[in-house]
Amino acid sequence: MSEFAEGASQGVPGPRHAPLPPPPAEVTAGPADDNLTDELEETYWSVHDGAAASATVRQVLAGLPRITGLIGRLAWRADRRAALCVLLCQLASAAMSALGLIAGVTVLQHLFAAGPTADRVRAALPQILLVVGLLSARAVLEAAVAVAQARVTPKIRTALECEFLELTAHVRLEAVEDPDWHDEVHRANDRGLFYARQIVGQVVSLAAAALALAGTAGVLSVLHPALLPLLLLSVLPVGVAAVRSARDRFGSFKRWNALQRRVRVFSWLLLDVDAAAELRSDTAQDALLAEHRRLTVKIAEEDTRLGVHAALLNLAGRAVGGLGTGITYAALAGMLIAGWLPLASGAGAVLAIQAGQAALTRLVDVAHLVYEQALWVSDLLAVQERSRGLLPARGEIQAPAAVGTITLDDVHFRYAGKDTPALDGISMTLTAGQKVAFVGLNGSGKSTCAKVLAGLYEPGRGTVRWDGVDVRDMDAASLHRQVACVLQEPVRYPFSALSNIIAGTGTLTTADPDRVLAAARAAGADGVVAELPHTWTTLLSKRFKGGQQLSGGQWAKIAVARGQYQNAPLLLLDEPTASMDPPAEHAVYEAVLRGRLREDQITVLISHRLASVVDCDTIYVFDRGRITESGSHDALMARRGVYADMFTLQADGYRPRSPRTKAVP
Ligand SMILES: Nc1ncnc2c1ncn2[C@@H]1O[C@H](COP(=O)(O)OP(=O)(O)OP(=O)(O)O)[C@@H](O)[C@H]1O
Repeated sequence: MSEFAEGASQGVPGPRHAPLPPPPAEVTAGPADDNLTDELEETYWSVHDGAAASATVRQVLAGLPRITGLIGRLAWRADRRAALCVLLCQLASAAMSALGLIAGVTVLQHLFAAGPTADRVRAALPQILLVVGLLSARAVLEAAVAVAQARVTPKIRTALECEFLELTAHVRLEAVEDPDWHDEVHRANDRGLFYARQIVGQVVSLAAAALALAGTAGVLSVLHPALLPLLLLSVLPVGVAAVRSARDRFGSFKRWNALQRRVRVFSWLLLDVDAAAELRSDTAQDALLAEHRRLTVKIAEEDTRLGVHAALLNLAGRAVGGLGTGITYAALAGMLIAGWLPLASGAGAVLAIQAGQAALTRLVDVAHLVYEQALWVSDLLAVQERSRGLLPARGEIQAPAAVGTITLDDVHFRYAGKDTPALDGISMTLTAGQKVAFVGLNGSGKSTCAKVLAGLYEPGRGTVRWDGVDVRDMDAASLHRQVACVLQEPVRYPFSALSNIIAGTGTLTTADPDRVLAAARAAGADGVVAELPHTWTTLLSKRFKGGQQLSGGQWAKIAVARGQYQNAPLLLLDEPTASMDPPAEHAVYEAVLRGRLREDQITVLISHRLASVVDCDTIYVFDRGRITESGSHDALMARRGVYADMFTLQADGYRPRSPRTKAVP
C-alpha cells in the first residue's frame, strides 16, 4: 500500500498517520534527576566497562593464564631481549625478596641469641650486610624490569597499531559499510589500542605480586610447615575484602562513565564548529549550559558518594583483614609458647605474613584490572583476525597500466540487507579514449556501477573484464592503482594543496611538478591554488596554524585535479561537483573532457546536470539498476525517451521566462 494518501485539499498527497496531539508544555533536555544513567544505551565503546565488577573470582582467575600468555607472546614478538629481561629480572627480584626475608630471620636469630648485645650485633653483621645486598640487588633488578618494560611496551603498541590500521585500511569496502563493523573497528581503535599499552605494565605487576606471594609462602614453609595454613588464614579475609572493593570500584566506574558521556553530549554541541553559527543565532547556548551544569553537579555528587563509599568499604575490609591478622597472631603466639617455633622465626613469620597480605591485595586489584583490560585487547585481536578474512583478493595478475577495453557482462550487485538489487544485469563495453556518462534518477545504480568498475565492489553475478581478464583474478591493490576515482564528497585531506593533489599516487611528499600543474589546470584547480597565501604548500585545514578553509566547489576542483594527476587508464568522476554552481560544474567537466592528460584514458562522468555530459561519446541512462537507454546525446534526443525528457525539463529550467507585467502601484 502506498505510504501516502491523497490529501484532502487539491489532490496534494499527504502523509497517512493518526492525528498528532499537542506536545507537553515542559520537557527535559536530558534524563530526569533520579534516572541519569539508566536510560543510556550501551555504546559500542563501553561494552566491557565494569565487566570485572560482574565477573566471578573463578572467571577472573581462569582468565589470567590466557591473558599472561597472550601478553607474553605479544612482548616476545615485539622485542625478545626486552621480554626475556622482564621475565628473568622479575623472577630474580622475587627470589631476592624471599632470600632477603630468610636472611632477615637469621639476623633476628643472632639478635635474639644469649650473650652481650655488642657480640650479638657483631655476629649478626654479615647477615645484615647480606640483607642490604639482597635488597639493593632487588632494587637494581626492579629498575631493570622497568627499563625493559619501557622498551617493550611502546613496541607492542606500535606493532599492534600499525598492524591494526594496515589490516583495517585494506578491508573490502562492503565490509567497511557494515555498521557493526564500524562499531567493532572504532572500539578496537579507541579502547583496544589504549589498553594494549596499559596491560603490559599490569601483567608485570600481576606477576610481581604473584611471585611475592609465592615467595612468602616459600619462606614460611622453610620457617615451619605449620605456618602455611596460618598464612592462608590471614590472607583469605584480606582477599575477600580486596575482591569486594575491586568490584565496587569497577561498578562505580561504569556509572560515573555513563554520566560523563551525558556531559560530553553537551560539551560536544557547545564546542562543535559546525553547530557554532546556529547555536549563536538560536541563542541556544544558555539552555545547553544549564543542562551541562545540572549534569556536572550530579557528577560531583556521584564523586563524593563514591569517595565516601570507598572509604567505608576500605574500613570494613581492614576490619575483616584485621580480624584475620588477630587470629593469625594469636595462633603464632600459641606456637611460640608451645615451643614449636623459636622467637626469631616468629618475628620473621610476622614480617612474611604482612608482606603476603600486601601482595595478595595487590594481586586481587591488578587481576581485576587485567581481566577487564584483556577483554578490550582480545577485542582488538579479534578485529585484526576478522580483517584478515575481509581483505580483497590478491590475485596473481597485475592490472595493466593501459587498457584497450573494459567489459561489464550481466553484472548484478545487491547491498547487504537490501531486498532489491542495486545493479540488475548491467552490460557495457568501454574502449580506450572513450568519454562516457552515467545519468539517471537518484538511487538508479550509477554510483554502484562506478564502484564495481573501480573494483571497490565485487559483482554478485556477472563479470568485469579488462582486456578479457576477469578482475577477480587480478591483485585488487594493483587494480585500484589503475583507477582514479573522484567520488561524491571527496576527501579533504588536512595537508598542503600539493599533497592533496598527489595523494592518489600513494605519496604525500613526492610530486612530479609538471604533471601536478597540468592536472591542476585540467581540473580548473590552478586558480584555487594561485589564490592561496603559500600557493602549493598552503595547509588546507583550519585546524592547523596558517591553515586555509576552502569552499565546497574549490575542494571539488582539488579532488578532480587529484584524479587527473593519477594519470590512470580509467578515470571515474561521480558528481564531485555537486556542491558547485552549474557554470562551475560545467567548467570542470569541460576541462576534464577537453584537457585530458592521456588520450587513451576512459573517462566516466556521473552527473545530474545533463548539460555537462552532452559531449560524451556514450551516455548510459540508468533506471532501477538497469540500463534503459544508451547512445550519444544527439541519438538519445532523437529517440525522445527518458533522457530526452530529462534534458528538456532541465533546459526549460534555465530558459529565461517572459518578463512579468509590472504591477501598477
Ligand atoms: N552503501 C550502501 N548500502 C546499502 N544500500 C546502498 C548503498 N549505497 C547505495 N545503496 C542503494 O543502492 C541503490 C543504488 O544506489 P546508487 O548510489 O548506486 O544510486 P545513484 O544512481 O548513484 O544515486 P544518486 O544519484 O542519488 O547518487 C539505491 O537503492 C541505494 O539506496
